[in-house]
Amino acid sequence: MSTFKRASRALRSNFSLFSTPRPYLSHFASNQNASFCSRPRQNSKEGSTIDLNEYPSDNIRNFSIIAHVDHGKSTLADRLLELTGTIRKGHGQPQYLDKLQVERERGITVKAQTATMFHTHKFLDSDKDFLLNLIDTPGHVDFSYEVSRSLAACQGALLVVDAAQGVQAQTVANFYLAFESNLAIIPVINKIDQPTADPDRVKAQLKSMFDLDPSDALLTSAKTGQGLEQVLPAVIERIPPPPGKSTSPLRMLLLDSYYDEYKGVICHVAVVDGALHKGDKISSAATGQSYEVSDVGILHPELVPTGVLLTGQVGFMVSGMRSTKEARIGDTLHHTRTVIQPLPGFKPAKHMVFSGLYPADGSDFEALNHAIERLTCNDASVSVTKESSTALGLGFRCGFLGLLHMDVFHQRLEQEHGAHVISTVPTVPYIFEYSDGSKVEVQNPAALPSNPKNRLTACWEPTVIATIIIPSEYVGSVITLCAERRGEQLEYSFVDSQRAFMKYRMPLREIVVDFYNELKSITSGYASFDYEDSEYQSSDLVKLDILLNGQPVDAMATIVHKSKAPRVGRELVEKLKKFIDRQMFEIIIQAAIGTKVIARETLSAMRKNVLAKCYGGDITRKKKLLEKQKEGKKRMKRVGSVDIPQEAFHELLKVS
Ligand SMILES: Nc1nc2c(ncn2[C@@H]2O[C@H](COP(=O)(O)OP(=O)(O)OP(=O)(O)O)[C@@H](O)[C@H]2O)c(=O)[nH]1
Repeated sequence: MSTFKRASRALRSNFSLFSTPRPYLSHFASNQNASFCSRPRQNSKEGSTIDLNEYPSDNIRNFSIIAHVDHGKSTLADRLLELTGTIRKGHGQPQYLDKLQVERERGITVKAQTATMFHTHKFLDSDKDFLLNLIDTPGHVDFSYEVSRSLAACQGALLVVDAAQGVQAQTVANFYLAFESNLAIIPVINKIDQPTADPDRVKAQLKSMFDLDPSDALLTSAKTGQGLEQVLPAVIERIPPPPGKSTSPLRMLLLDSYYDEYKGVICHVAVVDGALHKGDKISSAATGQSYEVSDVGILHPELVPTGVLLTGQVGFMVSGMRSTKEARIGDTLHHTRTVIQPLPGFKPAKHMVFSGLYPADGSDFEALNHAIERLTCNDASVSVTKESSTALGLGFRCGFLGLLHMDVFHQRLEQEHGAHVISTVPTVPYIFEYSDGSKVEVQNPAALPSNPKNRLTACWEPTVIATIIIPSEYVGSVITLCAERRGEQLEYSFVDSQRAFMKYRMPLREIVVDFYNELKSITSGYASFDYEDSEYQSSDLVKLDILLNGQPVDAMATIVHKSKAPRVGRELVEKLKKFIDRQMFEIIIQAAIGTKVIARETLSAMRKNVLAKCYGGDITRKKKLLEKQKEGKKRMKRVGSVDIPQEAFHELLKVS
């Protein structure tokens, strides 16, 4: 039996996902002839007319939408917002909740977004008004931290699965996140309008992999609107209301925070017990700091002040916090002078990849510092420490949740703050032990101390448990790829007759550099992949230096497995040869382990003469070309006497 089936069965023996009758449905279930009917309220509620006292906990449902990348979460969220009149139909902005420019350009969700909706659900002849909090979550593995945070504020989840692609790796990961959080799970088979949709096959997968009852699955098309009318009734009927006590002292969970130019720090909170009013004095359980609440309200989906948030409600709060550093994600906030038991909170975000960020132009260090400070106000999952490099000058070492997260952070620095940065080869946190018994965690290969008297005696590298789902015909090539990447197979089973499921333990370093792209390319894009972090394993690691005319370039140093060093060294010097322009003198590019050179290339001398093709005497054209060359030079980094263009640093990121 596969691990996920075993885990599923074990967990199910403790509690049931869909055991009926569900207690919160007792008032519906008591009448077998009850007819259910849901309809949107005529209009979205305006701030002035919202009275949250109309929504006791029984009339609140908090749910997330979770799925594999691109299975249609954000599109489904759009349709639900339209259906409830929260946003106008045909608002002309698809994936409404994906607000960041980078989310829109890449078509991915990076930040979980909450939206409060109002919906009337008809039972027999009486209408009941419900307040529904929907949290749209990211699908990509790097942002699964956002998913687990969102689930903490929910009692249920819509597990969206593409009707053609079926269950994929992040479907499995997200299912377990929701299942282990004891949430009611509603399977939604989406994209049934596609010609290749096969909902029956997906139902069978949901049954065999997660033991979900096929008759519980909703069939929808978020594109055409087919089947969407069943979604909100299912949310109301199958997801329990929040369990908190309105009579208990206030306890609220801090879910997220960001900085707004005009309002200051805005916190997203879930009120677990009690109520929060504007003007209340609150304290943080983590820091003991006290604040006065100056504004409170719901996300509808814009900020709508309501003056109060009651038990079970999710919304925002402004309280005079000066920086987002004061707003600790997962903290419990309570009324000052009440004694409470803090909520469990979340595990802190784990940084999987580290990279150096340097200003493209050394004189822009302060500007980059400012840009990073501003951006980390809205993305607290990045760690930042100052560092300096002989090659690149002053810069920062940043920790990210993964490579996509790192890429998104760069893009946001450029787009939102106009910063031009050079990033160094991403590395993972290794542990080294020295002959004197001391152990150090190394996040920057250049910082690996090399004291001949104090030899390295042991090294460890972080590993992950990778889940891969692929069509069966690609099994052979995927096994070869995982073996090349030093993977150890832990499980091999089948999702159904056409698709295989594999679990591998792999060194984190092997997957952060281009693994997913390669996996996609050898499986014609059909592979899906997810990972969770695992323990450290002992490993044979070496530091690989890059030398230009005999001088080591600290920003290009990397740590690799000994068996891979010759190939990686060769690839690095070949790449550099391609990307460094010829200069007035010969440049020798070398890769070395300690004093032993393992790869070498020579770039012969020649100055790039930008005026070479500029015959005749047009001085303005000549000036223009020289100006352009000067601009280009600004984006170069000088190491000793060698100019290295930014692209050379970028290209090195791709060598595995
Ligand atoms: N044919 C069809 N396409 C759909 C449907 N729902 C979503 N799509 C398309 O699928 C693509 C991905 O949709 P999104 O809503 O961005 O998916 P997502 O799961 O939110 O993606 P991430 O946030 O990146 O994880 C978009 O091009 C949508 O237009 C559907 O029901 N039918």
